[in-house]
Amino acid sequence: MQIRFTKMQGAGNDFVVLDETQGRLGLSAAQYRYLADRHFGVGADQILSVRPAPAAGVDFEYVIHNADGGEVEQCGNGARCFARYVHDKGLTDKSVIRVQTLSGVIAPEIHGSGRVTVDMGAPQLNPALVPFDTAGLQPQLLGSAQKWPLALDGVVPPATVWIAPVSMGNPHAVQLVDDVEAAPVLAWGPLIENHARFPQRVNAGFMQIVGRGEVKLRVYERGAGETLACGTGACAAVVAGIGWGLLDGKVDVHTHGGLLTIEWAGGAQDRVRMTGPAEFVFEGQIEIPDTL
Ligand SMILES: N[C@@H](CCC[C@H](N)C(=O)O)C(=O)O
Repeated sequence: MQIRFTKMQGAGNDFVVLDETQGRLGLSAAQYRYLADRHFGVGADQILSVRPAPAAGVDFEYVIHNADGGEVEQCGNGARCFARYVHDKGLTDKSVIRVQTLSGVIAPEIHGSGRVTVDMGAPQLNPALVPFDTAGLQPQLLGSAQKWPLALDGVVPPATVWIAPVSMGNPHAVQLVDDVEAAPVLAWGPLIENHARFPQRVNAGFMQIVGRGEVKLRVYERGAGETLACGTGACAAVVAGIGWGLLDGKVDVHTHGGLLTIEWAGGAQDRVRMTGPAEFVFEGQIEIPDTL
């Protein structure tokens, strides 16, 4: 099957964007994996499919597949690229776009500068709803929020990390580190991602506090490995840091791929706002094996 695609990136988190507004392509998990493959396909952390509004009150549906082919609930950097895509391709003339995702409605707003702010909704801090299994665990209190011990099997010497489980529609485990560049992201990331206490797997965030309005962050993403930036990971990290009393309500998050700014007023119902770049890279056409 021949398909046309657009390659985009937001703070270096890269995407293949597919226009399904005129009909579904009907790709299999293996075909999504093929597109994401950096050697045989186009190469991407996630595949974003743009679909027509499924109901009144929203403008589009936005479907996300990780590089491993699995469909997931949310993608923050992708949401900004999605918004630029539908705007710049003339699929809408709105600058605030309401988008249905698997985890609810989000609302990206495109600025004249090309940067995009996304209302990402309220975070979910109830561990059971992240979901994170706390059975038999004793949390510690830091500021007004808990942190939970997570024993990492197979690490020598044995390691326990202290995490905040946070859902931004998708699950995150945020931990504090002294030096993000020295943090064992590639060694511990897969162990946290696949930990038995996270039944839906998890995105593993490693956050270094620089000041009350500035952090450095690396994220080992579920289904994609370490990426240059993770938008929902940045939201989750700032929510955790504010809960722990370490951060103020507006925080610059430095990632390997660029800067994201996250705002949260700190209440359970308060919505998280994320601002960052969204860029076109190239357009193309690819033959995907039908047999996959
Ligand atoms: N890169 C994303 C997150 C994509 C989904 C994530 N890997 C998951 O499995 O939940 C972002 O910018 O938020």
